[in-house]
Amino acid sequence: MKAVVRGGIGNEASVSVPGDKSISHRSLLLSLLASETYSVDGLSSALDVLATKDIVETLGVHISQEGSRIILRGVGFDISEPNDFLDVGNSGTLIRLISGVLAGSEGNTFFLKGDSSIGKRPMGRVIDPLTKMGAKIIGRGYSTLAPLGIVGTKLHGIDYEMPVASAQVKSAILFAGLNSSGTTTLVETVPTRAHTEEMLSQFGANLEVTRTPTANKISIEPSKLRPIDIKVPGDPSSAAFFVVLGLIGQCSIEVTDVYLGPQRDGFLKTLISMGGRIDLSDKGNGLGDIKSYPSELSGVVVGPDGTPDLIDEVPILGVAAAMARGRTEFLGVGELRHKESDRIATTCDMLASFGVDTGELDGGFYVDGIGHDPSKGVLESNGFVQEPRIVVSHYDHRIAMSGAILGALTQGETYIEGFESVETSFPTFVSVFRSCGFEIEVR
Ligand SMILES: O=C(O)C1=C[C@@H](OP(=O)(O)O)[C@@H](O)[C@H](O)C1
Ligand SMILES: C=C(OP(=O)(O)O)C(=O)O
Repeated sequence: MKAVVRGGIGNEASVSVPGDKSISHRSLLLSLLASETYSVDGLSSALDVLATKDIVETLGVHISQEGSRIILRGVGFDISEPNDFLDVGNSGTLIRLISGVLAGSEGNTFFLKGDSSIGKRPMGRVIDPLTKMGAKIIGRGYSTLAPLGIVGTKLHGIDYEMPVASAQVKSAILFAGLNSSGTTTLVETVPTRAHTEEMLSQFGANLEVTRTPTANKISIEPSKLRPIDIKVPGDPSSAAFFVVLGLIGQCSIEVTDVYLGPQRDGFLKTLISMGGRIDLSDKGNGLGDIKSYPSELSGVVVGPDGTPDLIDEVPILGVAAAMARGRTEFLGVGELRHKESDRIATTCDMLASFGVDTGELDGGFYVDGIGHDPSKGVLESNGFVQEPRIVVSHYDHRIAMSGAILGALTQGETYIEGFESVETSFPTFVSVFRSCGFEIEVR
């Protein structure tokens, strides 16, 4: 499927985005661990999250809908063995987190598969620590790649220092640790999003987090969970597209009710350091509204520290960098090579299809911005490649949406191939885009 975006002026808008994808996945997976009933309000309807919902239902969880809430009757590790492959679709978060849950399901065997992108993403990072806990997992490529086969067995706790900064790996180990004998302790020297620790604590798990300036130490023991009702806040990774549109376009944009907690706000800090005018109104509990205003941005160096806090937002930050004055360097973002596409290469390609000067660096890339002055019309001033520009998304949702945002501010038409990938994380993208006054047609 292809999207055709026509450059324009847009209008001021106040928009909302789907529920946070990371929190939505975890809200569903917790029903495999907890044995009581709880509700989840505002779950994302992204395809990745629907894959998680389908899988937990297949594994025995009963789910019903009540208005904007779903009610889950948890199975407390009493999982039904499925009679077919479990299909994770395009979701790295799902395949890695659920491996930690299923590894300890004694007597049951599971097969996990996904799409062609999942088949290329590294799975050794979860298989290795889970195997140290006693798990029996195999995969293609000497057990480094999906599809995966998991024979559920008794697990034991381990002490583990994370070799890679990954919330997905951390979460798989914590979920496994909840159902293992003894204590599981892991150390992360680079902090990553803490949704799993926070949600397990809220569910009453016996979990302790010790933070020092150099590392976070997290210990978990087998515990019975006491579910609470969950309200999913708006996804900052989806909000980022419209925050950037407000900064580089000609009209301010507000995104309401977004999760603003630590480890997810790196893109806001970066945009502010580039000179972006952004108002944050804190509504408490890590929730707030973000309003961005047309701004003259300057190039900065992003990373190498703190990159997990903005890792999913790098493609759209690349778009902001394309409009900024001077060079922006993204350093220490080598993890982007292991996402839905090699996002160092595909972000550079997406920008290059507009004529932006960009290139790869060791573990990163640079963007030479055009120095756009927002008081002048964007369309006239950006001097990008003449229409039609063709953006190849590689079926990577974040590349497709980043291309649409840059296309909105560029004279004439931009074609984005593989636009259906947007459903992976942001099924309402097209309607939100239109409500900001821009033209997009999906064929
Ligand atoms: O735990 C999560 O929900 C996620 C963690 C990140 O991946 P890594 O853990 O591989 O860095 C992020 O890129 C992904 O979109 C969601
Ligand atoms: C990397 C992402 O997700 P996942 O790892 O779950 O596929 C993403 O949403 O950008």
